[in-house]
Amino acid sequence: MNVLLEAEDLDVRYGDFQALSGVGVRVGEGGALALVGANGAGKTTLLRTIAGAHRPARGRIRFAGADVTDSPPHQRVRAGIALVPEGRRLFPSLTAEENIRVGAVRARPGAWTLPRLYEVFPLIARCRTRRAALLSGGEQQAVAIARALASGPRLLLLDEISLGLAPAVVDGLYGALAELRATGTAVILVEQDLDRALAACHDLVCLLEGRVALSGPTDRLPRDQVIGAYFGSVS
Ligand SMILES: Nc1ncnc2c1ncn2[C@@H]1O[C@H](COP(=O)(O)OP(=O)(O)OP(=O)(O)O)[C@@H](O)[C@H]1O
Repeated sequence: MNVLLEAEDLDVRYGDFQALSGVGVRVGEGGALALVGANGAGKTTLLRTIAGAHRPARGRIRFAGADVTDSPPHQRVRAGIALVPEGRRLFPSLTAEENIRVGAVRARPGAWTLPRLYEVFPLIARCRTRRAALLSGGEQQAVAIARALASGPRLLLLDEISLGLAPAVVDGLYGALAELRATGTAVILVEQDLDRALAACHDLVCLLEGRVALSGPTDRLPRDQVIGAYFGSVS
């Protein structure tokens, strides 16, 4: 499998505080990487660094064969990296459809069209003319994912999409993700539910206090070992 994203040896700081130390991740074209770890481990920081919102103090990020370490976020969207941020961050006064159109502003050729998005997310089709502020949590999350897809990403970064949603709604979102994966889009998924993360992804990286505590293919990592790395206990 061709390497799509390779982040090497990343250090990221917030002032004097070092949130990531020597972190590396790799995702192949069409691959799926679960990024897990306790609260504050650095998962969101890593996703935001890949998306270009934070500049690493050290390390390199290569995407689709190019060094994007110094590229601003909008250029990374153009290159095919899209972030679905924690908390969704929709424009509350815009409709569902208008929010999705915002994501299409820097669309790459072959980006997902509205009809295709409505086919994969029928729940958005039903609420597309409603303002985002009036949507349920599950509808808002689907709109946030659809907005990212409207840019035509080759790599989708998903930050805790299950947070605060009913299990049945989360099942629906994961079903849509499986369809997305079938189209060849790679994903990095931050997910608190370890079993969901392991089931949805081939590879896993576990962060502990800003460092990679464990990484490898999900089918070769015993669950106990992942839990040990998650909590920093020796397994
Ligand atoms: N803007 C910021 N300024 C200072 N410190 C920050 C900032 N954002 C995050 N941090 C710190 O960096 C560390 C990593 O935070 P991050 O949000 O990346 O972790 P996380 O693994 O995504 O956690 P969670 O699961 O709670 O979202 C934490 O100690 C956090 O307090």
